[in-house]
Amino acid sequence: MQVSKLRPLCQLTTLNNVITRTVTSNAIDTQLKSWREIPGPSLWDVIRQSVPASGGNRLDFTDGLNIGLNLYNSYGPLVKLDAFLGRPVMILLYDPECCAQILRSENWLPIRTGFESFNYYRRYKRNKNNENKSNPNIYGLLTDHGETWKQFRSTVNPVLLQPKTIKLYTAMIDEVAQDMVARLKSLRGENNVIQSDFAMEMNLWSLESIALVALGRRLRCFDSHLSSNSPEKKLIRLVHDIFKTGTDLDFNISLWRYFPTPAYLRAMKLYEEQENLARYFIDKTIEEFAKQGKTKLDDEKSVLEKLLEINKDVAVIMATDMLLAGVDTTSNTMTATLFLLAINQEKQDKLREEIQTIKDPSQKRYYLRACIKESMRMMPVVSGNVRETTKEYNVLGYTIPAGMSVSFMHQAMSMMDEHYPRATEYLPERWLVKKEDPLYHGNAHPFVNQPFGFGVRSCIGRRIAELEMESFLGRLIENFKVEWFGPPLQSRSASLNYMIGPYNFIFKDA
Ligand code: HEM
Repeated sequence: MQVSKLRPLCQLTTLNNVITRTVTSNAIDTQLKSWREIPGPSLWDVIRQSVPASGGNRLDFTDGLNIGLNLYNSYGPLVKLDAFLGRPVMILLYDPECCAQILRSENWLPIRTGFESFNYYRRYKRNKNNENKSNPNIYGLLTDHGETWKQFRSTVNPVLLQPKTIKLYTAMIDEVAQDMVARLKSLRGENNVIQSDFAMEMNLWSLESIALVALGRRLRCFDSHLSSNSPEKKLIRLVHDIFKTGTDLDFNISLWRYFPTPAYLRAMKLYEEQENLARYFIDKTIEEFAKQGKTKLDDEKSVLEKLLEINKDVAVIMATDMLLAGVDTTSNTMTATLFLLAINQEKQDKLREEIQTIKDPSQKRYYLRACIKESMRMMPVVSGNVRETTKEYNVLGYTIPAGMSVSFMHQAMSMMDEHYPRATEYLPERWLVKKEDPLYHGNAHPFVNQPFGFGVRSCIGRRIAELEMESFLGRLIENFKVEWFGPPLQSRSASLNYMIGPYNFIFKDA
């Protein structure tokens, strides 16, 4: 495959970049090809193959992994996808060393594209209806770039990445996990299958968990007596609607970039309502803090208390970002992990054995962690990281100019045997075995698998997500023997990899 032939060129660039980081020398430029010549399907190919009437093998553009692997097999480690209806040209990269080169070089003020409609709301709409007189120059982590992003990130990093602060949530997050297990028990029918919408149930668990951190309170998502007009129910509905509308606008073909479509108008309203509700809940929590009237030591302060000490606008914007980024990510990862454990019963038994030996969720359970890591390798919720280049690169013989969207194809690379032996097998052991073992995960290039992203822009919710998922998976496997029937779980790729039904889980008592 082209990878091995072209890698030396990429490495040559790495050496050059020690000095300039971009390729400017004419001698090298004359040998390089333009990015326009990068191989890839033409727009016509894409349209033709996505239309059923065209006959032949229809490509399913929602099947991210297969499409990613097919493109690699057809065109090699560097692929160009043409621009289409407001979506820019996208360069797909499958060579881990070249991924490392760009990601490391872009690690000063990295630009990550995406969340376009949300970005538009925060930049151009939010300030027009700014009844709360909030600081209009705070845009948050998901949508901002440059110096203002850096300032916000450095302000919130010490709060959200501090292990001591996150540890404070261990018991509360575990309580949510136990409540969810009790709920699932009550939702089982005679055949031990969950009778309600499983995806929605998983979202309720993840929303209840992240709300604890973002809003400082239980939302009572599991409470069937909660009135449908209550602010809690409204927020639950909003988070759900935002995912749907936001994905339609940002990922699917939509004309909102040219004129205000009904979906665009709906999305702007949803974003505004979500921010107002986050502010409402945070105000209620502030009132409760005031009633308690306790002075706490720094070590005892929650994430929200620490963010409020910075200022309320930072707390509100960070809360809305957490509610957006922290629901579908953890819920889909949990669904994928449960599926992989259900079809690999011997791994599930081994995990249960560990959980029965180490009951305390605050203790390290290595096999449990490995089960989640292995599921994020095979069925990650984010299939690849993205950067918009801020400089010119020489990659595998082509120049990639500044301002180009490059997608690092982590999921596709992670499913190749050349990086992870027996890549299609669910083997949590690969994360635990010693160096001498051929399965040892450290034999793979570190930029093959990056489920939480890279560098200063990597996931700020990682520690919270890990705590939530470890706690919930532990309680699930302690209580249930999870089985699966019928065809494998399907996923649909959009802004995230969504696990889609039917969810053929059987939850027997363990
Ligand atoms: C399984 C769970 C999760 C996965 C796999 C995940 C993955 C990611 C990835 C890949 C990125 C982009 C990193 C990059 O561009 O280098 C990201 C960014 C982000 N994530 Fe997560 N995430 C998860 C859960 C969460 C949770 C629970 C929160 C809530 C606190 C969260 C908040 C964020 C935020 C705010 C960003 C933007 C950071 C920035 O640009 O500075 N994520 N996440």
